Amino acid sequence: MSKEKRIGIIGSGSWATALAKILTDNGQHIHWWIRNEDTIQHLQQRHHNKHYLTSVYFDTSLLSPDSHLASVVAACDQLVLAVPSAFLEDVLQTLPPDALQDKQVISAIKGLVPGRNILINEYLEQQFQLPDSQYFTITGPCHAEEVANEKLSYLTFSGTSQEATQAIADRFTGSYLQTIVNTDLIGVQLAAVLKNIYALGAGIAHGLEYGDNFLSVFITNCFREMQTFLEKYEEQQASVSGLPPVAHNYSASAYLGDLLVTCYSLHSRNRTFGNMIGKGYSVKAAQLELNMIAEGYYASKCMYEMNQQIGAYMPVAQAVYAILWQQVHPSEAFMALEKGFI
Ligand SMILES: NC(=O)C1=CN([C@@H]2O[C@H](COP(=O)(O)OP(=O)(O)OC[C@H]3O[C@@H](n4cnc5c(N)ncnc54)[C@H](O)[C@@H]3O)[C@@H](O)[C@H]2O)C=CC1
Ligand SMILES: O=C(CO)COP(=O)(O)O
Repeated sequence: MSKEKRIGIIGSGSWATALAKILTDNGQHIHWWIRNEDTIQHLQQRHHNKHYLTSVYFDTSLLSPDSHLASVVAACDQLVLAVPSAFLEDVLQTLPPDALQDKQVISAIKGLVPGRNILINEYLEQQFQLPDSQYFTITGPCHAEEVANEKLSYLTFSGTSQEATQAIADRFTGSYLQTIVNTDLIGVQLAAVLKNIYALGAGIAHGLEYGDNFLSVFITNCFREMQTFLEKYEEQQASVSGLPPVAHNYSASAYLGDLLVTCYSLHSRNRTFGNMIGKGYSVKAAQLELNMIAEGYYASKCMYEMNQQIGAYMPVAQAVYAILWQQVHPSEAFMALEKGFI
């Protein structure tokens, strides 16, 4: 029998903590990169993360927490990336270019790399020569808070090989956690980036006091916009590779399901952030109040810039970008949107 791969989690926010719970509930030992020594000390003494998902208690005999990233990376065969996209470069920059050689990297990040406007696998390939065959993703629909409460949830695992991806998913499958496996590595990542922008928009709509009737039309149009972008994106990729465009299963949970849960759930950071913007908070004030990361804020800028090359018609993403980054008033931007919905 082959030896079980040693797994590590990089990050200690809500999602990293939820993933650590899932793995340790399955009896798996994890190496865990946690930025702050005092968070580690608290975890060891009091058995929980003092900042995020504080109700989750760990069997600390299953944890090797460490604030030295290089030691965690060296100790593991599989690494789960669970830091917000905005901090990824900062966090990984201390590692030498060959640090990920022979590792499987599993990204739980729902974002593009800000400034570079590229997917996480593209960044890892550029910086660490990580081939896509060693890259996997975890997408939703799933909120950390419901994992903390052991509410039945589904995670989608994607990778270039169904078999290797299934082996990773199996580590996470448990009594309250079902897993779905596919080979749609690129589509699920882009869908996750877009749904954060749309959930932020749904929050803005709520803050502006639009009702449920509007919201359902808003989400329907976001779903269509997501497909428009992905189709254009695939056409462009196909024109470069000479291969036929990849088709995506938009009704899969990682697409429609994650869009729905993030737009509707009160757990959503993006929806909460947008709600504050709709109510008139400045971006700075909303960030301070949220005290967590709303990826849609960064994604709206990345996607706006990325779409300069793709050229997809994206009125909703464009409106969210204009509100957050160009100081367009939310009610003005939404009034313009109202007219174009089908
Ligand atoms: N929370 C959730 O339910 C889910 C989150 N995700 C994704 O997981 C990723 C991580 O998000 P969350 O855990 O929700 O974030 P969070 O807002 O809960 O945690 C933020 C994390 O960033 C760290 N941080 C803050 N400033 C930093 C800095 N300057 N450098 C490095 N780290 C810094 C904090 O210590 C903390 O660990 C995101 O891409 C998110 O989209 C995906 C699925 C579900
Ligand atoms: O990705 C998520 C749910 O699947 C989390 O969304 P938020 O970051 O908006 O909380």
